[in-house]
Amino acid sequence: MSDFLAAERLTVRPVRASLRGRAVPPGSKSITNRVLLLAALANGTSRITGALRSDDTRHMATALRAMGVSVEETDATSFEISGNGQLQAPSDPLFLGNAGTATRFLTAIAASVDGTVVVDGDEHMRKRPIAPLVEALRAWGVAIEAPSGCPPVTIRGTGRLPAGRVTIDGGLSSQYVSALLMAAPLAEGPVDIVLTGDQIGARGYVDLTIAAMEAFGAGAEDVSAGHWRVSPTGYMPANHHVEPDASAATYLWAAQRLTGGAIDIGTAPDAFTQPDAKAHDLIALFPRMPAVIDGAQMQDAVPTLAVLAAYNETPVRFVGIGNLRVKECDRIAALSQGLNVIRPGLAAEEGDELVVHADPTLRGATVSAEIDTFADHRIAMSFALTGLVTDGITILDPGCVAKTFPAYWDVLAGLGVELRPAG
Ligand SMILES: O=C(O)C1=C[C@@H](OP(=O)(O)O)[C@@H](O)[C@H](O)C1
Ligand SMILES: C=C(OP(=O)(O)O)C(=O)O
Repeated sequence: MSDFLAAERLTVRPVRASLRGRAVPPGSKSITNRVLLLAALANGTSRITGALRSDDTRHMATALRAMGVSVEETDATSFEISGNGQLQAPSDPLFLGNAGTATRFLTAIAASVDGTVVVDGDEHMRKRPIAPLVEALRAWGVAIEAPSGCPPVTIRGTGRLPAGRVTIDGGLSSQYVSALLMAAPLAEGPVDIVLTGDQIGARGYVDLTIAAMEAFGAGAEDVSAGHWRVSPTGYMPANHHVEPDASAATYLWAAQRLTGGAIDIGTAPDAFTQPDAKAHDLIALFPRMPAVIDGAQMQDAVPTLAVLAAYNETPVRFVGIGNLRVKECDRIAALSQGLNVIRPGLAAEEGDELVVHADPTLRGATVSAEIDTFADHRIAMSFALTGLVTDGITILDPGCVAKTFPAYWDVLAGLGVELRPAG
């Protein structure tokens, strides 16, 4: 582990010159955890390249191994996965840390296992709601319990998923919808998946799910808005290259813009298929970002945008971000708290919206701010940006970036950023 990940705190020193150079984000977390799972459900061997290796993908890989799948790490960004088309019941609960993708996706897939599967996570995951997915699976005929409405979830599968119609409320998390879609090709007949409300977190993640299903020989037909029909095809093995992580890219785009530099991330903004790539155009508007930003379709980029907004010429109100309260931490509260530690009055929570009162005089100022990251990688990575232009910013628990971007601090250091670890 690098000194940066092991440190208790990390002070980010202001840059003396604009950040310039090449810095490539790791593979996409969302795509890696989808294709690892779908490869594991296929009968045969699949090879994944360009993959993310981080806490979240380690939890997925470990869980798949516990269910009888061979998952080999053939190099730093590649996996070779061999399965026989049927997951086995694990002997112990699956521990998935705070990986939302792994937890939600495996909860639905566990219904295809013949035997009992317990899906569990760390103390943060045990506060993240999963009841809508549990209720949808129960209505689909699955014996499933999650007494607290959050993990742990116990699934008593029979190895059979019936054909039918499943309704799901995706307002709190699109991952519930993705989870059901990925389970549906394993059913005994066609499955209709229908949204109960018109709301869905970021619809772009459902598109990523369907693209991953297609890459492994399945698919989902769009019957109408919020209604998909999935045929019982199962999955085929495939070789798949994972594109870089768009959420990780937002920190590099923002660092470039904030310091007036030029960072080559190796992928054009419009070449990403992930929803957070939409944040690029907003970041490019800095320091004249708009007065209102709707974060609903780029939720994981909101911490990046909110921190950047602190240096904007005019205030920015973030709307459509209600479900940030049930991410790795309550991100609306964490962003407001961190910004107010930097300068009192810099941000305010208004219901489920966040107002960032821009203060361009922060650039070049000296403050004394210890940022509580609440074990949330995105809070750590976004607040690190403030340290590039404001003196006196210290990030607590910098190791939490290992959830999705373990090399984050090394990447910043590689661009010439001075980081001082302590503790
Ligand atoms: O499907 C995915 O890969 C993801 C969906 C989003 O979560 P929600 O659907 O819970 O909003 C996003 O925040 C998460 O990081 C990854
Ligand atoms: C919300 C996130 O992750 P997940 O839901 O996959 O844990 C994230 O990576 O910002």
